[in-house]
Amino acid sequence: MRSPKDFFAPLAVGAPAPLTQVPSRPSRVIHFFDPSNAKMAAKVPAMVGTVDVLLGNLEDAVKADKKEAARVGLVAIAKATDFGDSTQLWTRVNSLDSPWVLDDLTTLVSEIGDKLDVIMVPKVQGPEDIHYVDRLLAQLEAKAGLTRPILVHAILETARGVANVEAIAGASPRMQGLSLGPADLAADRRMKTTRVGGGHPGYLVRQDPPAGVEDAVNAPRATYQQDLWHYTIARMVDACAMHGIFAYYGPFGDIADVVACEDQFRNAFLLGCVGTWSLHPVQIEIAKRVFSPSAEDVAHARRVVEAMGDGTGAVMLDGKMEDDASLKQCQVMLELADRLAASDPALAELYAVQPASSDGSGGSGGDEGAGAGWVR
Ligand SMILES: CC(C)(COP(=O)(O)OP(=O)(O)OC[C@H]1O[C@@H](n2cnc3c(N)ncnc32)[C@H](O)[C@@H]1OP(=O)(O)O)[C@@H](O)C(=O)NCCC(=O)NCCSC(=O)C[C@H](O)C(=O)O
Ligand SMILES: [Mg+2]
Repeated sequence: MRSPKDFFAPLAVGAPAPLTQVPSRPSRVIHFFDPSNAKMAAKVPAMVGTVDVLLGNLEDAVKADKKEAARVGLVAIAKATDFGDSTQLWTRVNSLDSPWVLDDLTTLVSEIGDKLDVIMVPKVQGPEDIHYVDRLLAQLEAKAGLTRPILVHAILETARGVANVEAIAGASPRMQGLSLGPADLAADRRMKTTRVGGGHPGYLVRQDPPAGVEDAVNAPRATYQQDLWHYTIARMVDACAMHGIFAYYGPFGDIADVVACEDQFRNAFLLGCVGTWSLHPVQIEIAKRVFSPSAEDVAHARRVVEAMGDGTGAVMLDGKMEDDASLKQCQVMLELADRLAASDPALAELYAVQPASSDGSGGSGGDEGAGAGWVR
């Protein structure tokens, strides 16, 4: 373990100084594209401004005989595209034990290091994987004369990675965030789902047998599908919050089931994730909508802030107790809303509501819908 005194020192002579805080640019939707797929790649320039992150994927889902084409394609796209202020460029490199990753890192940092915001590293097992990437990136950045450090994002997709999640999150000042990789993780854990994320009809709880009924065990009983990913996402969120980095859901492979996709994204949002991956254009709007607070939540949060005055004590609002702690919850919502509104004019417009009165009348609480007492 590095001494805390050395933690923010560059790991190579001439490398840019590490950041002491992770930039909190919007990253509700990390849109994956395959740079070796000409049709998909051709769509990328037009997607700038419509997604928070465009991610050139070099790992799984890119055929082995297309790995070099994908790398070369990403370099060409990055050089030819102006990503502006509202869209970041990320990449997912091949896994650290693969024959491609060294060329991925050396090529991308030297050719387009000035354009790359974040490198996603798959199948991270422990802090040692991050330490390796950290030093190598510092050397490559120094060689390329970069002035801004490239950040690192780890995917949790092995049991060992999950067991080491806190150490991974805190392994380097480059750490930007963590994503869930449910497909690889399911395989590594020997889970018995063959789906890419999402629920499973067999993972459920069942209502008790009804009383006083013959053959009660076989009587009709309600069942409730449970979330296979709750434990991992919650652990990931805690590890990220502890280290001041960001948590993301990952892929939802059932592209056609946009309703279940939205449910999975919303669960992650409610648990503390700031964004998710989109694999297909149809998932982009879902992700942007779900990972942006609703106008109702923002309006409610503003009412609580106003009602709480100096921020201490307890008040009643719409029959509910609000105090210092619920104020902090509301501040989380408002900070996110402000951050998103700063780069998304539609959200700025949506959130531009003020309390109609300061006596608590009008409006409604939290998730109960917008109140009539809220005016522009
Ligand atoms: C999933 C797909 C293979 C589906 O592609 P396709 O069959 O072409 O879908 P459509 O016909 O519906 O496409 C309609 C048009 O949209 C374009 N398209 C499709 N996907 C994208 C995209 N991601 N970005 C931009 N444009 C896209 C098509 O070209 C069609 O265009 P047109 O014909 O002109 O109308 C495909 O969507 C896909 O490959 N998506 C990315 C998959 C991916 O990145 N997978 C890796 C991440 S998930 C993972 O790795 C698991 C994880 O690590 C874990 O362990 O859990
Ligand atoms: Mg994976």
